[in-house]
Amino acid sequence: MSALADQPYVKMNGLGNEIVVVDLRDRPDKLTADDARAAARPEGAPFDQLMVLYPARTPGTDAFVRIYNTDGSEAGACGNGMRCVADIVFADTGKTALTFETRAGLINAWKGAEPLVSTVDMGAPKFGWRDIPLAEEFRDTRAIELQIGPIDAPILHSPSVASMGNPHAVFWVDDPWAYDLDKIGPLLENHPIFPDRANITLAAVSGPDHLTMRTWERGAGLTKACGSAACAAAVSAARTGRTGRHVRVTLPGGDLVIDWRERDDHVLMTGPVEYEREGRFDPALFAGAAAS
Ligand SMILES: N[C@H](CCC[C@H](N)C(=O)O)C(=O)O
Repeated sequence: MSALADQPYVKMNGLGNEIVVVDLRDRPDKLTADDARAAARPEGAPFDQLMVLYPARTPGTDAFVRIYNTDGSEAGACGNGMRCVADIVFADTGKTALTFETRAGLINAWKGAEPLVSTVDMGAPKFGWRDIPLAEEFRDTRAIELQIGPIDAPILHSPSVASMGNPHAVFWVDDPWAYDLDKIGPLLENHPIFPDRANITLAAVSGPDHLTMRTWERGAGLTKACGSAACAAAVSAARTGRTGRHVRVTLPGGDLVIDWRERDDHVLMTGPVEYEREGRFDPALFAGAAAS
């Protein structure tokens, strides 16, 4: 029987990034990739990311969190989803600061000054080619040799690449809306230079401390917002001299504020969350999943 059968869930969003949260903190069950794919079906609870809360594994942490994309793959990081999960745990513990454990490490979150706003510490970015990872050595990941389109007139080229716990490529453009990201995105996501695939962002510098961007997410496709991509774009903008270390990032779903802290290199992301509805997964959804 699937861990999700008849399991309650909360449907939320972070800037329109569709997040479903399932709380298994007091259950022994474990979710499979098949469960996640079944849950993403239209008759389930469609999401961009499914966030699953498990009991804490490490002393001093509040929960262990696993993050699934719609194709059942797991993401090391999801900034918008972490704010949603944090808001739920703020409400049930009364705490204003939390530490979560994810596959990419520990993530701290703080309640913001306004209701339904919070800050997540996404940790330090990684820029080494092995960390991202890339399939071959690049000494300078501020702009790597990668292009699509005709050799002498590429449509997109020379992205900055970074890991925020998940792999990101950021292409600098004048207008992120001027491209068919739904067509280009899958090609770049699966490009052989990215052995673990990658989240693909088109970003424009809109002001000295302002970026505008759109993202094709690995394993999930076009989304209204991708928090970790906003962090990747912000650190890439700062390290290429395009902006300072504190920026506002406008995504299709709204704005995030990103701070790349000098003191410890950590990236802090501040933004809103919204509750949409509560529901319960229909056991019939998982009949096929359990059999496969
Ligand atoms: N929506 C997310 C990230 C999803 C990550 C994902 N698509 C992957 O790396 O596999 C965010 O707010 O950070």
